[in-house]
Amino acid sequence: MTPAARLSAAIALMDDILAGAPAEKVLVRWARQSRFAGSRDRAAIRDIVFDILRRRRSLAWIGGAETGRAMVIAHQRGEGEDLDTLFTGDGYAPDALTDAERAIDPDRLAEAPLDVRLDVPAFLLPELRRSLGDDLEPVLTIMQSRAPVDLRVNPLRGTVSGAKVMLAQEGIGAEEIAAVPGALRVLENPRRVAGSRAYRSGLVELQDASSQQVTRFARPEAGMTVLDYCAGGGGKTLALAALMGGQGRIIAHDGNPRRMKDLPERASRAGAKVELRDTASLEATPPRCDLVLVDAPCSGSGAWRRNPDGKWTLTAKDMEKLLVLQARILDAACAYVKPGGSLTFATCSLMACENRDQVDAFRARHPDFTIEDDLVLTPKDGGDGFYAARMRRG
Ligand SMILES: C[S@@+](CC[C@H](N)C(=O)[O-])C[C@H]1O[C@@H](n2cnc3c(N)ncnc32)[C@H](O)[C@@H]1O
Repeated sequence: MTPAARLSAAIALMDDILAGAPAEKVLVRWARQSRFAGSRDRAAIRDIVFDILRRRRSLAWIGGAETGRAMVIAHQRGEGEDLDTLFTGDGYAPDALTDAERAIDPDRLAEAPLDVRLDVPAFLLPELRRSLGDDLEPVLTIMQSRAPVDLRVNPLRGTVSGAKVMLAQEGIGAEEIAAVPGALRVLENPRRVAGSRAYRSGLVELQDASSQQVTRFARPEAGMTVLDYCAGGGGKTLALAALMGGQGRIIAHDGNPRRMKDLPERASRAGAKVELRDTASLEATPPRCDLVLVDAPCSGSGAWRRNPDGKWTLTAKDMEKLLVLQARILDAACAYVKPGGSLTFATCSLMACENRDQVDAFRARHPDFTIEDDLVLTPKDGGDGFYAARMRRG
């Protein structure tokens, strides 16, 4: 595909997404229907669509309309492209620019309100301001760009230096992240990771550096009985297993057990032993755990760079429901912490209402838990935004 034909595709895809279709579904369907598109075309179009979604409000403001065409023009203008050579109307290229479109100027954004300039839903701005304080603008500005691709080296399968060598043999350049032992940031060819030998053999997992920090923060140790209460796909379950050196008992649970369907295969690739339990089985024979991790469902605001669609689909009603659900999950999960054991509550949220406020309210309901430490990570630290609080049961 020519660069201009890619823009035509991005315009059509953005129109579908703006009409309410989930971005991931729209992209997958388009790839299936567009046999003429090679993997580079698909990747380039995906990048344009996701770049635009991260900046949906500011690009609509610059472009003067919330349409695929206006937003693609605004995006390409910001990239410094010569638009008249791309918008020609020839072949598969988008129609030629009108005079008004030619006059689109990224400097228009200076007149926009703060929530538009920072690309956040207006209803969340007060809570984000309360939570981030002076970091509001720097953090949300970082959120307008792509996230890095990070890996976790699995010590059950090899070493960091061995992983770097194996990745480099397939042209994947990666460097260690100083603040997070065992974490690598991919600097070259991130799209090759999923098909690489290092990944397929379980030596590396795709996992954001902040997620890795949260798992370490929970302080798992060899020989412990550990419950990952909201295990989902098991990213943190496997990280816990690795930090325990494969020694101890790891139980993975999720309110929606289907979320864990790939976990047995992932665990066997990683050389980890994980016991899967649904809620009924957990309640019937409750484990007494040294450590319970609650990686709670949340707004996902700390991971908006990876999932920009989530930023625009979240509603005030969703937020209310999430706060109730997080409290309910904490109340249920804490029953499995044995006296002297620890409970780590984590979210990939930037908002205090889902984080410290949630923990304070939990402690008011459960005075036998005390806060040992908490951790606040924002994209200024390099990875996703995350919060974690480690509590001890008296
Ligand atoms: C943030 S995700 C977990 C991500 C996962 N820990 C990882 O590292 O890949 C939150 C998970 O909580 C689960 N969940 C939702 N309601 C729940 C409940 N009442 N009890 C336990 N898990 C629940 C969701 O199905 C989802 O998989």
